[in-house]
Amino acid sequence: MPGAQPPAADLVGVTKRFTDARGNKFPAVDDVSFRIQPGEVVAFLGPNGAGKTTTIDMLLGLTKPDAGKITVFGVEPLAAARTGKVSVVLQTDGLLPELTVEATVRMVGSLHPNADVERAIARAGLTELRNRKVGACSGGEKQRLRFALALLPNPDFMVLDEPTAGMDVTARQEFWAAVRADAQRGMTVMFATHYLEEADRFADRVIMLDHGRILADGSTSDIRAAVAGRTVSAVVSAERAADAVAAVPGARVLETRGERVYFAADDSDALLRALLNSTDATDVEAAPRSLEDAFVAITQHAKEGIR
Ligand SMILES: Nc1ncnc2c1ncn2[C@@H]1O[C@H](COP(=O)(O)OP(=O)(O)OP(=O)(O)O)[C@@H](O)[C@H]1O
Repeated sequence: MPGAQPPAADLVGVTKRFTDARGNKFPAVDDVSFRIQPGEVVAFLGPNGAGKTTTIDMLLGLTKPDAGKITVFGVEPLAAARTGKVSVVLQTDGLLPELTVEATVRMVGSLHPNADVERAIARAGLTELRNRKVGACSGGEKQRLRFALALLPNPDFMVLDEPTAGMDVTARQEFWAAVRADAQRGMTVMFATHYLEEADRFADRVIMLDHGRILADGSTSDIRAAVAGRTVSAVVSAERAADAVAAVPGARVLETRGERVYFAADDSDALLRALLNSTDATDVEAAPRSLEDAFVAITQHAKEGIR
């Protein structure tokens, strides 16, 4: 469409390889493609080592992919970062403890030609804290300060790498309230997180990553629906569990914790019937799947696919 706005981020077949401790090359990011439209709030969800930070680094132009192509608002990532169209909140420190919150924002603001210091302070919810020394700020408050600094170039796209790691629930909620308010004004947001609950509450869309590959990409409700149903578990011997699984198409054992065996099944009712009628299983339970279960189920499927 002529005149249509380019995507905030467009990744096509992006691969980045590193060398591990044994000297073998491995793909930290493996043929990843996705597109983020302006105004979307996207959670990038995955366990340690999934490839989230590596992808973000490439999106910001800090490293280059070995294969594939990335554009940010239709231009090279580095060009987008240089013009302040994309901005980032990282976890790492680098704040000066002796400066006040306001002085910090003013100092960094002086580096950006069109920075609006007052607006960044207000947008990050720091008005009440402006005279506090950085050294006296809590982890959550410091992170809001980093958010204010990232707002100074007035970006259209904000990337946050595990911005709430180590924060308590209240700090996390305050942080997200500030980000959310900005997203509602049309800013595109992508954040990496380990927390499913955070992805569920604050994102419109979740991209699940593991071992450098995308496992799922959709709205949080889509992802739940993709693994809809219930998790079935029972106290049962491994042998009888195998019998029940063999009798129900699409059923399998997920894991065993102590005496309890956890099952996945396309038809959980059929599995419950098989367990109750044909085995000596006790304490049979069927619980609705949480997003956490969805993640476990999706990563499990992926592992089986690889094997
Ligand atoms: N510079 C590097 N050299 C070698 N290996 C690297 C390098 N950077 C990252 N890796 C490896 O690449 C993989 C992906 O790492 P990455 O930091 O992108 O994961 P992540 O999803 O951000 O994890 P976390 O949640 O722990 O931050 C990991 O196995 C990591 O050890």
